[in-house]
Amino acid sequence: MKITLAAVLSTRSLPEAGGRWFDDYVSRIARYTPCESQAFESEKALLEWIERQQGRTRAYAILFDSRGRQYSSEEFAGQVGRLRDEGTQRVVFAIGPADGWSAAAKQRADLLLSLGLMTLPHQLARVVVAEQVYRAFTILAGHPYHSGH
Ligand SMILES: C[S@@+](CC[C@H](N)C(=O)[O-])C[C@H]1O[C@@H](n2cnc3c(N)ncnc32)[C@H](O)[C@@H]1O
Repeated sequence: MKITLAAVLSTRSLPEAGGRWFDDYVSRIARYTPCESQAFESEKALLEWIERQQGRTRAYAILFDSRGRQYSSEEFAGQVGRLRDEGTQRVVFAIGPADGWSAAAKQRADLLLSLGLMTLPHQLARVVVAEQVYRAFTILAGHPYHSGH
């Protein structure tokens, strides 16, 4: 299962888009499964790219939205584990545009997921998503990184 941590943000914002923390979690996730980060200038470019990722299975798109479903880290890990065990080839975790997702993007999402009811800046949301994906793999592996508190 290949993981893509995607974000809709201008390339001008890239240098501060999570920085060292984000890069560190991408490397940590890659110990468990192939992981890459991708930035898109527009939501349209992201959605078109997702459609081009069709392989044996359709790319599974998890779009982050403060009004989406809320999972505990264990529930999130369970979802990631199910996708892995079902043989899903690519899972895309995407942070959206500054003015939120369009109706078309919400329609395409396989899952709209909230990190909490408060709105985070996209740089911070990106780091939190990367950390939670890493945490999910440690939970699935029984690694002591996650104590549950
Ligand atoms: C700065 S936020 C945009 C917020 C948007 N203006 C609004 O009020 O909904 C940029 C992106 O960060 C992500 N984001 C921010 N806070 C979030 C949260 N609490 N849960 C999930 N995603 C969040 C979303 O993907 C959002 O599209």
